[in-house]
Amino acid sequence: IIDRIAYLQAELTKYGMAYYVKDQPLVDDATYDALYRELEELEASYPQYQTEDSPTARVGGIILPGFEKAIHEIPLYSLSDVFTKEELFAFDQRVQKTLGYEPKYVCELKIDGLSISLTYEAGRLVRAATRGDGTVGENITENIKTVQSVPLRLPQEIDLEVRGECYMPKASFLALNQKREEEGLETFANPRNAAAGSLRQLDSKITASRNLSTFLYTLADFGPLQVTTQEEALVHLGELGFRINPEHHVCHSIEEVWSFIEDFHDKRSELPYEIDGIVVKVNEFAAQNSLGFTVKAPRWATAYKFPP
Ligand SMILES: COc1nc2nc(N)nc(N)c2nc1C
Repeated sequence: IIDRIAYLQAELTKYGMAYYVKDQPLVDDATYDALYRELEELEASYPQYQTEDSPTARVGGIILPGFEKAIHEIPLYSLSDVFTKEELFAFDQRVQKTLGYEPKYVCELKIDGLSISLTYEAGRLVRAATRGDGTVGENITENIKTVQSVPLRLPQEIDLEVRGECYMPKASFLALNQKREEEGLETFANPRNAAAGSLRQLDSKITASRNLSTFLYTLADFGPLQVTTQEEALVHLGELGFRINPEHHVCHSIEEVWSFIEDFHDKRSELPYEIDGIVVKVNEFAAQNSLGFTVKAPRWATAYKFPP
């Protein structure tokens, strides 16, 4: 029995990863559902074999009295904003002035969701927290465990802290608001508010029903990983099983950054999620270190914001 339970837990985790993280299903829904029901029945009959990172743990069920505070050992900083091409080029001039050369930049989409920080110990998710004021957030671990694209266990037993965005896809947002209207409930103004409302639920079953997803983009504490650029960090995050937004691009000049921005200005209405800008980062971590931070934001990154 335990072999069958362990086999089902591993298989369903693999199928879940393929479906929710890589967006490439390995089996059809009927096959997945049948195996999932078998595992549910076996774990119900043999609860001693239920594990906290079993695929059946994603349904939630904890109702918290409130959220504990979560202290960020490594503070979550915010980004400076630029709104015009001129401001973007001025950002590049400041960077070049400090570095003495034109660095490579990496461009990433700025997802309109909620910042989250995920902490893993020996490869297991031990804490998920909201950004809060950057130093103190809310512990939302039980809710984040119901977000299917968040790995409960990493392929390596390492300590790691990663950061990214939790968001609600446009399609889920429209379906949720339609349902709420039918139920005479107040609708959400936009997917970002819907995601925030869904993550701040004290009943994790409600969070589990909201079809939230994630894109991770920052290795806060690298642990044993050897990475020297942001581009490598994104690739590594993907290899560790995190969902990475595919629209990241290394640019060799600020002109190339600008054409990436123009490109997405038009494309963004076709994306299945909302973005409010493009984040531009100096790619090399060594260069990031020599640029450092202002009081609250990195000097080596900026967010080009699209007009609302
Ligand atoms: C380096 O710091 C950051 N990087 C980011 N990258 C992306 N793609 N989106 C963000 N919202 C973001 N926010 C911050 C503070």
